[in-house]
Amino acid sequence: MSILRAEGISKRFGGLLALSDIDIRVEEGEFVALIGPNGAGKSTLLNVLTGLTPPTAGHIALDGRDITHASTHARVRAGLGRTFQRGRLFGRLSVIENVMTGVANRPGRSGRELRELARAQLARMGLERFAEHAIGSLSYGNSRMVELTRALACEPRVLLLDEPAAGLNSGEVEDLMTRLRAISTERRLAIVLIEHNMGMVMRLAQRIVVLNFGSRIAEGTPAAVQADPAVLAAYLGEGFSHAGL
Ligand SMILES: Nc1ncnc2c1ncn2[C@@H]1O[C@H](COP(=O)(O)OP(=O)(O)OP(=O)(O)O)[C@@H](O)[C@H]1O
Repeated sequence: MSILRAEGISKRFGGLLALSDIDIRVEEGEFVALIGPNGAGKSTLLNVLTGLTPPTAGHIALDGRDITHASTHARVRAGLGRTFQRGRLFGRLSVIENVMTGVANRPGRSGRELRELARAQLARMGLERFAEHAIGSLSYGNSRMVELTRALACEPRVLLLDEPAAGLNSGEVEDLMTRLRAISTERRLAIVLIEHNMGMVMRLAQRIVVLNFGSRIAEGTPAAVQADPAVLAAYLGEGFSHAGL
């Protein structure tokens, strides 16, 4: 049984069909990338999966349980974590306090326990030295890593990442890739990655799902997707060299 399964997902914004009858499934511990040209519907699909945007049609199941109408908080508690395209850390809180807001999704813990758990999460990501720092004092790359740490602090079973490499330098991208690989293996965590950095996608993903104008136009291994004429045509439409496929 797939850990995450969405079937027949459609989303209409007024006259625009942003998603059209999308099926997607993710297995436990699997690394799936969701790619497609700008405006293809990737973020909308993530928003539907996490409950930020209600679908016009379709069903979503997490570990066999229907979550189509569950609140975003209920989905987080059920094991669905995410990061956002533009980071959403609490600017007035310290690094550790931000991570504590993730740990706090686990009920029945004292403030002290939450702090210890958050510190352990930061240590796991090599960020412990920043624990008491203000969010605003971090480099952009480190603040994105804190956002990832906070998402992991919820102990998700499926992690949805919206362009985690955007704005990172090449060293930071390498570091992020190493960590994501380790996290997915160690925790048997399923990851769905939206990313425009095709080098990263091709190196990390076991399976790639390609959207274009709200429809799924291809799905398969990185090698199969790279050679798929429909994928090449979709990217050629917006500039082949930009896509980097
Ligand atoms: N809240 C909204 N209201 C109206 N239209 C929207 C809304 N959110 C997204 N759209 C439209 O839906 C389509 C899909 O957008 P979406 O952001 O999901 O694409 P994307 O594949 O994530 O693009 P990008 O790679 O540029 O982030 C676009 O045409 C977009 O303008």
